[in-house]
Amino acid sequence: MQSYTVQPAKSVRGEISVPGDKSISHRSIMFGSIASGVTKVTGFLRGEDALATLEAFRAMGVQIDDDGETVTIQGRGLHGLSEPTDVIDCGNSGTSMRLLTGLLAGQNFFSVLSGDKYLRARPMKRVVGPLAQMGARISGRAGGEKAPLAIQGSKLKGIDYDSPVSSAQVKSAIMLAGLYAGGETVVREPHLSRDHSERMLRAFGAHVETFPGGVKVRGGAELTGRDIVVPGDISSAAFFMVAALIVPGSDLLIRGVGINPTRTGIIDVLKGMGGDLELLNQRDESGEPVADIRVRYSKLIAMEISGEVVPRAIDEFPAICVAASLAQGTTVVRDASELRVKETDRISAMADNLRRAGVEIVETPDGMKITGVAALKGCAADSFGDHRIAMSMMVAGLVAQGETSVSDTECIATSFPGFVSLLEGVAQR
Ligand SMILES: O=C(O)C1=C[C@@H](OP(=O)(O)O)[C@@H](O)[C@H](O)C1
Ligand SMILES: C=C(OP(=O)(O)O)C(=O)O
Repeated sequence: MQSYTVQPAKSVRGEISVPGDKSISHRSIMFGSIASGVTKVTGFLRGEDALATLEAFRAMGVQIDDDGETVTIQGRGLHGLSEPTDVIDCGNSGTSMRLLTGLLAGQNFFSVLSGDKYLRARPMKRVVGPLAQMGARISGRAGGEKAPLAIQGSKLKGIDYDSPVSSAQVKSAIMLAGLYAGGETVVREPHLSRDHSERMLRAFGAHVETFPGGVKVRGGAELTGRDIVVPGDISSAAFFMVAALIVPGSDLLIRGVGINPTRTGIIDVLKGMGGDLELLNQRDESGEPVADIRVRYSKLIAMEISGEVVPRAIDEFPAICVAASLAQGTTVVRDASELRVKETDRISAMADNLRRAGVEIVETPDGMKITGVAALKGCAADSFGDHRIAMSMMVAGLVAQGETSVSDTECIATSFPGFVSLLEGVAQR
């Protein structure tokens, strides 16, 4: 297993861009594959998760070519996928597995989805349950709660589903099944989760209508292939935002980051903590807002993080925990029990690691209380096989006294290939 040792930095400076958005990359392959005509994607994230989705559609007969610049998908139309002859391996990717479950439920063939040990431990009933209400025939371990999932495609009918969780994966899985279902499919959620499926499906010509509290999809509409420019992933940029905020003397420009309002919880939180973040050169690319983000070192103060901002910052909590560890006062996180069912339990993983770095942390069922310290201690941190934990602890290492080793860092490649060299490139020593 690969580990990495981070040395403290004097400052974080320079101009960078981060790889393409993971959520948008997954969706570009899925929607391009079931559209008619060609879809060309630039800025595609060549991380393991999005590549698992790409390979899944190749296994269902879709021609997808990547010349290193552009990914070109020869769409096969709504009913043009063919039965995969082997188990589809979703690797570590919850997005691949949950969205594919929805999409495959309405096909006229059989398929099986599996993944690595982390993904096979994650909850799947949240999609299997509502899909069964639509008439889907899906079985899995623990009564359909755990992968592998076996999906016998069948005729679906629209439902009106009130989701107990604010989850874009649940919402998107039901919307994708809704494309194949008779009538209308409605999904409601407590707070708005990322809306990339809504935006992109509409751009492909699907009948998608959003309303306060939910989204409605009409089945049967043919999608049409189109060109997609994937913006930089704000979830990847988050590690650099936090790095620049906590290392004294830092000034960093991150170019071309997606700032869809359903994803900018991290900016709201860091600004709420007193962070100096500026959005420059705001523009629109393929129906998604984009900006350059300038971040300068700031003295941070604790805050309470709860409610509607939580789903808008869900993947950024490990990085937020690092910022909170250096903020003055006690940061309280609530309404974030979803963190316990990610690649690992991110509440306990960050509490464990930051305690090793000398921070006082109290875990609660749906969050944590983090009391900031003047300086972190270098320590032996554990990624627990989770990319976001690994990257967060490497960022923490930039301000620790002494060196910080992070175990099992291969997992970073799931979402952010090139992270280590990008971080080392801006860390001044
Ligand atoms: O739809 C998506 O692309 C994603 C949704 C989120 O998961 P949940 O829907 O489980 O919150 C997020 O954590 C994941 O990284 C990507
Ligand atoms: C939770 C994540 O992804 P997924 O659910 O797709 O595995 C993530 O990238 O932080």
